[in-house]
Amino acid sequence: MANYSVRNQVAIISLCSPPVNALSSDVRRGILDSLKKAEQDVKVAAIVICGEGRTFCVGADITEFKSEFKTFPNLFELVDILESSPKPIVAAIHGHAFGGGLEVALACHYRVALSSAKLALPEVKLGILPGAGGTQRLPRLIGIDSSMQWIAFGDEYSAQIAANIGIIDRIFPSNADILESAVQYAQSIIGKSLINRRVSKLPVKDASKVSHIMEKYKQIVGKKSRGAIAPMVCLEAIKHAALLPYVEGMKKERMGIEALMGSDQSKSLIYMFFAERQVRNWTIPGTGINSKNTKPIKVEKVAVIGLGTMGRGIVLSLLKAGIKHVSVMELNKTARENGLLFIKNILEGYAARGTISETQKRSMVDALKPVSNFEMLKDTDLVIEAVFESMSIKKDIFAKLGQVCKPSAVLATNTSALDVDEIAMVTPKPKQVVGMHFFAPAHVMKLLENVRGSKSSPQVIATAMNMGQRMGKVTVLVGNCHGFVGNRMFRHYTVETDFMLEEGAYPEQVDTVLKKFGFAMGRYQVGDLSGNDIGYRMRTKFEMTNKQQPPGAPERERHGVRYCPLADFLVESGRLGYKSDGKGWFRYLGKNRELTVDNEVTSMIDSYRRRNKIVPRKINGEEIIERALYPLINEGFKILEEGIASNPMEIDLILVHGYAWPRHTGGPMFYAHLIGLPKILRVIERHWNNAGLREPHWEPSKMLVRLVKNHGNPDIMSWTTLERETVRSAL
Ligand SMILES: CCCCCC/C=C/CC(=O)SCCNC(=O)CCNC(=O)[C@H](O)C(C)(C)COP(=O)(O)OP(=O)(O)OC[C@H]1O[C@@H](n2cnc3c(N)ncnc32)[C@H](O)[C@@H]1OP(=O)(O)O
Repeated sequence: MANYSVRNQVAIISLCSPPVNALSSDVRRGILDSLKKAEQDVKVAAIVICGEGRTFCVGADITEFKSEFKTFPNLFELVDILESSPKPIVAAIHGHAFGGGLEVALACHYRVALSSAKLALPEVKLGILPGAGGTQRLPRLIGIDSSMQWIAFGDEYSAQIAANIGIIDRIFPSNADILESAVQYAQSIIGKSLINRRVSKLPVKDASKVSHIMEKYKQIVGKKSRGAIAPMVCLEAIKHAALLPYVEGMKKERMGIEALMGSDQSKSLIYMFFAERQVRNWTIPGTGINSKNTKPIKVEKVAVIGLGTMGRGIVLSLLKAGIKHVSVMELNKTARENGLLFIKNILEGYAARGTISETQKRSMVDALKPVSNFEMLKDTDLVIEAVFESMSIKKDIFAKLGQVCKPSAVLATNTSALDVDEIAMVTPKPKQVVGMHFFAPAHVMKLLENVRGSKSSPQVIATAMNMGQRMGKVTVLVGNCHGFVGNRMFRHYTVETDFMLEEGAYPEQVDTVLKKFGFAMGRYQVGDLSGNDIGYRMRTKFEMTNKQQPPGAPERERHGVRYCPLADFLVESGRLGYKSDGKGWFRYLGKNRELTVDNEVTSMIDSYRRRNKIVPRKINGEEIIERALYPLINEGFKILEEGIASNPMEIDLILVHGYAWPRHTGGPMFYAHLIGLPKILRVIERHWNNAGLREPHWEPSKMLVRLVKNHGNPDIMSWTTLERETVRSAL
C-alpha cells in the first residue's frame, strides 16, 4: 500500500510495503489512488513519492510476476500515468531505487537522492528487461551508450554517478532527512514548466551512433553473458529507443518482456535469487537444529594459519568483513613475507580504485597481527587453518590448537575434501571443529561451503555460517563426505568427459559444446587454467595414476572401475596447463594466451585409442551434454538422499558460485527440474545398463528413482519433503 499526507502544498505519497517496498499490486493501486487525491486537491501544488523504512523501492514484486500483466494498474500503465500528471512529481530516493522502483522515478519529473542511495535496472539478472519504460526512458535521459551499460549488465551505481550522468537532479548528504529535503526541493520547483521534464518526450542524444554502440555491446555481452538471452533482448529494446518514437519503442519493449517473462532462463534466475536468500536459513537435516534456534559465538579475534594462496585470500575476506584483529601465522619466512606483501598490495589496489577509503585501508593493515607460535592464539575466538591439503599436517596443527586455544574457540579447517571428523578427533573438543571450504581466490570467490562434522556443535556451525555471511559470501552448510558437495559432484564431470575423449571426442569439441551450454570455459580449458596437476595429485593419493600402476596392469581400469589415463599422460608429459609454458590440453600462444588446438595432444589421444583398439565414433552435442552433466545431477540426488545437503537450492548455489555452472540454467538440480525427472532418469538408466558396475557414477540415485516412480515429475520445491515422506512410510 501507499500512505498519503499533505505538507505545505506538497502531497507525500509514501510506499509502504516492508521490508523493501516492492511494487505489489496493492502498492501500485495505492500510488494511483494517492495520485488522484493529490491531483484533485487544489491546495496541492507538487507531489513527492518516497519510500517508508529502509529503502525507496526495489522494483516489481518478484513473487507476483505471474499476475503482473493482469491487475490494473500494471507497472507499465502506472509509469505513463505518473509522467502525464499535470502536477510536478519528485522522486525522493534513499536506500535502493532498483528495477521498477527506478522506472517509477524516471517517470517522475524530478529525482533527488541521498548520496548513499544505490540505483540499478537489474532486471537482466532475473532474465527479463526493464518492462515499465526503462529501456525507452533511460536512453532519453543518459543516451544509448550508458543505457546499454546500465541495462544489459544490471549493475548498481551510486547516486553520485547517477547524478553525474543526469539521472539525479539533486544529491543530499547521506545523513540528511530525505523526505524533508525532497519536500523543500518540491516547493522550490512549484510553478516551473514541465516541458522538458517528461523524459518520454526527450530526444535520444546519441541516436545517430546506435549501430556502432550496439555492435560494441553485442561483443561484450556475447563474451560476458554467454548463452543468456535477456542481455541481447535488452540491447535490441534500447536500440528501438533510438530508432522509433516513444510509443512504438514501448510496444517493442512490451514484446521483449512478454517473450522473456516466464522463460526457462528467467525462471532459473529468479530461482537463484531466492536460493541466495533462502540459504541463510540453514538447517541440520533431521535434527530440528537451524539458524533460527541457534546463536553464533561472538567473534572478535580471528586467526588464519598458513599464508599460501588460500590463507591470503581468507585473511583479505576477514579484513573486508571488518574483523579488527586478524592473527596470521606462517612459519615459513618467505611464504610469510610474500603473503603479507600480497595482502597489502591488494588493499592498496582497493584503495586506489576507491573500493575502500585510505582510512579503511590503514585500519585493515593495522588489524593484521603476524604471530610466530601457537601460544599466541590462546584468546582467539575463531581459528581458520589454511595449510597444504595433507591430513597429517592438518592433524598436527589441530592437536596443537586443541592444547592452546580457549575452550570456546571455534577451530575451522579449510579443506576441499578431507574428512573433518578425522581432523576433529585429534582435539580434546571435537565439537569445536568445523570445515570452512573456501574457493580460490578466496577474496574474490563468493562461495563458502561450510562442513558440519558429526560432532560439530550447533553453536560452532552457527558461528561458521555467520562468519561466512559477514564476509559477504554465499554460505552453504553441507555434511561431511569425501569432496563434500561441489568436488564430489564435479569429479564425475571430469571423469565422464575424459571417457568421451577415449571414445571419439576431442577436447575442443567438448569445450565448444559446454561453452554453448553457458559455461564460461569448457572442462579442458578450466583444467589448463587451474593446473592439471591438481587432479593428478588427488589421483596419486588413491594410487590411480598411470605411473603408479605395476607393469602389465590394465590401462583402462583402476580398482575394478573404468578409468581413463589420458589426463595422467598429459601431466606426465609436463603439460600442466597455462603455467607450463602455455601447454596443457590446448596450447596458449602469445601475450593474450590465445587458445589453439595442439597436434601433440591430438596425436596422444589418437595413439592411445589405437593402442587400446578403440574405434573412434562421432559424439554429438546432445550426448556430450548428457554425459557431462547427468552423472553430476545423479550425484546431486545421492547427496540429497544422504542429507549431505538439505535441499536442491544448496547444491545449485554451490555449483553456480564455485564451479561456474551457468546461472541462467539455475544450477544442475534446477536444470534437471526443467528437463523433467523422468527424462533424466531414463538417460541415467540407459547409461547404467550399458556401463554396469564399472561406471558407478551412472548407478541411478535411489531418491531419483523413488521420486519418478511415486510422483512422476514432482516440482523441485517438493523433492526433499516427498523423499522424507516416502522413507518415513517405508519404516
Ligand atoms: C506489463 C508490464 C510488466 C512489467 C513488469 C516487469 C517489470 C519488472 C521490473 C522489476 O522491477 S523486476 C525487479 C527488479 N528488482 C530487483 O531485481 C531487485 C531485487 N532485490 C535485490 O537485489 C536486493 O533485495 C536489494 C534491493 C539489493 C536489497 O538487498 P538486501 O540485502 O538489503 O535485502 P534482501 O535480503 O535481498 O531482501 C530483503 C527481502 O526482500 C525480498 N525482496 C527483495 N527484492 C524483492 C522484490 N523485487 N520482490 C519481492 N521480494 C523482494 C528478499 O527476497 C528478502 O526476503 P526474505 O524473505 O527476507 O529473504
